[in-house]
Amino acid sequence: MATTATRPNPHPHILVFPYPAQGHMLALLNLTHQLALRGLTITILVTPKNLPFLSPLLSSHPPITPLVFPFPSHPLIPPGVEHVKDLGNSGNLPIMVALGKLHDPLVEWFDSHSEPPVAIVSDFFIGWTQCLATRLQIPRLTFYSSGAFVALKSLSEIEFGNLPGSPAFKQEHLPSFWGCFINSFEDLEAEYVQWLKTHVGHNRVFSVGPLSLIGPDVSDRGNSGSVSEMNDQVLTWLDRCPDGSVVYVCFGSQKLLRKEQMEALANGLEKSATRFIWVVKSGTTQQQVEGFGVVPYGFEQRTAGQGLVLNHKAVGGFLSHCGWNSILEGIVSGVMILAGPMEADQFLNARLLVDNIGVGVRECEGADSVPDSDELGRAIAEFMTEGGGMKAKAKDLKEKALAAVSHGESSMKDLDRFVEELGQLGG
Ligand SMILES: O=c1ccn([C@@H]2O[C@H](COP(=O)(O)OP(=O)(O)O[C@H]3O[C@H](CO)[C@@H](O)[C@H](O)[C@H]3O)[C@@H](O)[C@H]2O)c(=O)[nH]1
Repeated sequence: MATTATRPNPHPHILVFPYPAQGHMLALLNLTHQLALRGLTITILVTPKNLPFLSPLLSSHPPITPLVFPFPSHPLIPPGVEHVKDLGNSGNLPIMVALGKLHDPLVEWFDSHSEPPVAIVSDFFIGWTQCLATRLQIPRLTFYSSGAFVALKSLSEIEFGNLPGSPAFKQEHLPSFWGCFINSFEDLEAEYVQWLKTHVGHNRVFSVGPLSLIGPDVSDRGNSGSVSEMNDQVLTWLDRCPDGSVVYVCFGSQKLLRKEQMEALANGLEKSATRFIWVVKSGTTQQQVEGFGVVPYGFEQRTAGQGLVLNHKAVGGFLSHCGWNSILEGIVSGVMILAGPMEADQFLNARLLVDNIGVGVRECEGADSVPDSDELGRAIAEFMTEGGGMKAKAKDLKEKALAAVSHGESSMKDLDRFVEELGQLGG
């Protein structure tokens, strides 16, 4: 009897849909680069203001097709704003809702395409693409710009905020949950990844990080033609500092610290008598204190290597809000982390680093907490002079992170495994 087996397709077409926030988008673009290297045909959906973020990817892979839809209007989003960085984290909900209006234009686009995508890879903040994929009868892969912990939580219940009545479902009650990517690596979260696979009932959980190491644009100081004057100044200053003597301070791309928090932090840094680099989001009070002082948020962005400063041998510690990208960048630089989680997944991330792995200490926590500057000063000074155990663990974890993305190792294997599974879909 003749069988009609689907022939594996070596270049399956996928639609990638990133969420427009710093901590989400860059990681998914790095993943897209890896998928393009493995021969997938890729369409990537953005709105006009976010198109420039694709430049490094598109110049590395001219066959990738950008699909540009106008940003749908929303009463809480000023015209011309299409990215969370321009609104702060209160902008997340309106942006998610606005993007939901792309559902119908996307269905039309799929219907009119001669060879439409056979799968959608979309950020976990764009939950409605699960419904879209179900309607189109293709799989959707969720991209978690965070670790397995967060994926576990969000898979336990999935909300569709922009559908009438904002329904929430248990993952196992949803059709066509096919798989997910997490920006993590085996040695960091092996047990949680295993748990996740057991929870979803299959192996299509792909740990493909740290994605900051495997993007299209890994420039270093050797090709720093476009490095801004600010970067040059910072790096020149770092070159003059003793090894491991500088603490790098950054609270991510979304959170604006309040005036009292800024003051407590500035005083604490001053009292610690430790050299520091403090990245602040513009719009906040900038205080120049001892050390190199403050630099505007985004000063690193013009250099593709996001860990440029963290990787400098003068930097020994990282005072961080524990956003997932920040801690991964800290890990791959082998620095110890002084944890100040404020919101979202940051408490879980801090627990992983401090309690499970032992590469950090907890300093303060909570979105509104104002640290005591004397205590903070003492904590920073002690943390930076910490020798032995924690430092060695941080170096060890760095080696494991670098190994995960080496040829044939765990994250690379998971990328290959995904492409193989996708090829089986045909189309
Ligand atoms: O001057 C700077 C300073 C930092 N960065 C980069 O900005 C990113 C910040 O990302 P992250 O550390 O994840 O923080 P948030 O921007 O706050 O990220 C949001 O998204 C993350 C991923 O889902 C969550 O883990 C966080 O809790 C959430 O706040 C990192 O890649 C930094 O290298 C720059 O590009 N320029």
